Parts: sequence; C-alpha cells; structure tokens
Amino acid sequence: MQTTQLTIQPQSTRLAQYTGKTIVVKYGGNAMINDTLKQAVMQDLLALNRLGIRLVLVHGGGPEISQGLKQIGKESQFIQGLRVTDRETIEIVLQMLAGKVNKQLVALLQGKGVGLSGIDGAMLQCQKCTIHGDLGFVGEIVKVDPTLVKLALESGFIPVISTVGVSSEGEIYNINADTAASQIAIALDAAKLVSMTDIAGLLRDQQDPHSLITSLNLNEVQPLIDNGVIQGGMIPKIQGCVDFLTNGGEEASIIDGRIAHAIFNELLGEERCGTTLYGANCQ
Ligand SMILES: Nc1ncnc2c1ncn2[C@@H]1O[C@H](COP(=O)(O)OP(=O)(O)O)[C@@H](O)[C@H]1O
Ligand SMILES: CC(=O)N[C@@H](CCC(=O)OP(=O)(O)O)C(=O)O
Repeated sequence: MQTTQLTIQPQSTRLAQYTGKTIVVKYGGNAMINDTLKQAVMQDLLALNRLGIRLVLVHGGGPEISQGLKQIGKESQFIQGLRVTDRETIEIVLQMLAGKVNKQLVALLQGKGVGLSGIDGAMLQCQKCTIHGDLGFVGEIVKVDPTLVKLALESGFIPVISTVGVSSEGEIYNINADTAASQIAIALDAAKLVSMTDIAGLLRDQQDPHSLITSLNLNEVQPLIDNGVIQGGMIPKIQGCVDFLTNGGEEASIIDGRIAHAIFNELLGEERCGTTLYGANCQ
C-alpha cells in the first residue's frame, strides 16, 4: 500500500502547543465509513505522533456490534444512547470491540499502535450502571488505572483502547466509548479531548447541517438535552466533554470524522470545524 507522509513544521503552527502533551482522540464506529478513510485517520495520528504529541486512541464500534448481533438474530435497544447489554450481547461486544475493531486499527498504525482493552491492567474498573435502570452488562467506570497507557506513551506508542471494562469480581462490562474516552482523558490529565463522529458536530436541528453550534458553554448543555436537541449517541458524547471540562480539561471538540484530515485540521486550527466546548479557565 502506498502511504503519504505529512510534513508539517510544528514550530510554525498551533500544533506546537501540543508537543509533549496528551490528546485523547475518540474514533466513533459510525465515522469508520471505509478502509480508505480509516487509513487516512491513522496516517494523521502517525504524523501527529512524529511531531511529539502523545496520542491516545479510544475507539467505538457500535455498527460492528450491531452487525454481529444481527448475524445471531438480535436487535439492540438503546436507552439514552446506551446499548442494553445482555449476556449474549456482551460476548459480541467483546469480540467486536476488543477483537476485530481494535486489531484492525492497530494494524494500520505501522507498528506504532499498541492495542489495549479496558480489562488489561484493570484500566477501566467498573460496576453495573444503574442510572437509567437495568441495562444489563453496561458498566459505570469507578476508577481508571492509566498505568499501561502511560507505559505505552513513554515508549512512543499510540495506545489503541477498546472500551470494555472489568469489575472487582472479574465481570466484563460494556462501556460507551465516549464516556470511557472522557474518563481516560481525565485520568491522563490530557490537554484536549476530540471525538470524531459521523456528523458535522452538534446541530440545533439534526436535519439542517447549517445549524452547527460551533461553541457552547457548559451551562447550555443540560437545557439542550432537556428540550430534545441533543439525543441518542450525542448524549454520552456531550456529557463526556462536560465531565472532562469540569475535571480540569480545557478544550473538548466534536468533529466530523467522515472528512479526511479532520483531526489534523482541528489541531492545526486552520479549517477548524465542528463543535468546541471550553473549560472554566479557558474562555
Ligand atoms: N443535536 C444533535 N446534533 C448532531 N447529532 C445528533 C444530535 N442529537 C443526536 N445526534 C445523533 O448523534 C449521532 C452521533 O452519535 P453516535 O451515533 O453514537 O456516533 P459515534 O459512533 O460517532 O459515537 C449523530 O449521527 C446523530 O444521529
Ligand atoms: C454501553 C454502550 O452503548 N456501549 C457501546 C460501545 C461501543 C461504542 O460506544 O461505539 P460508538 O462510539 O461507535 O458508538 C455499544 O455497545 O455500542
């Protein structure tokens, strides 16, 4: 396969501020539209890694899970953007997230990726999530142990994390990837959280791409959830941004992962698009 190497001088760009800093990138399953785009995203991450930015990739895989479930004749139900996860479903979640999706992404990182699940090193320690009733094996993170992630970063690798977690009893749980990315970003004291999804950003009207909300304050979020503007998978995404920013983070963005080099443009600050939320110290 032919690959292109991006050559960008860090000192001449906004990128310089991120050198030596940690950025957590959440790559949503819905944005992994095709192999060419996935390759382009991984090329961007490799280029950013070469510039000395400590990147952590947390991935989703919702569509792959749904596809796997379909093959065994199962449909999923989502409550507040979370998949109701019975025993059969957690098996598929494990196969798809910690197996197929994780390894496919690691394979594209040309030896620079190291695949980890939240179970490894008990990175994502969970208990059963009960805030929206009984969702089965959906986990609520009680603690993040970033030891393995830090080891990988210190050695120059890009940790690629699938969001299954483990309880103190050894039970495996399914965790929404945006929620996990946010908690990992907090534990790593990351400089920025970026969520790459399949839409232009947060829209006032999902049917109208011109209704993009380019930035918003934390106190504007809850009313948008209450009046139904923010729905489904966008709820844990925005909530993850809010949690990051109320726990010391400075900047969280939701960008259109369907556009090639969206992550590069976001960090370069040229052609930025999407929605950005800022922490208390940052506006
Ligand atoms: N106000 C909103 N603006 C944009 N997207 C929204 C909004 N409310 C709900 N959504 C939905 O959230 C989806 C993104 O979340 P999700 O499907 O979980 O993606 P991902 O796989 O990237 O995590 C969008 O495709 C859209 O259908
Ligand atoms: C509890 C829960 O909903 N877990 C998610 C985990 C994967 C995920 O979040 O993937 P995306 O980022 O592609 O949506 C799920 O089962 O779909």
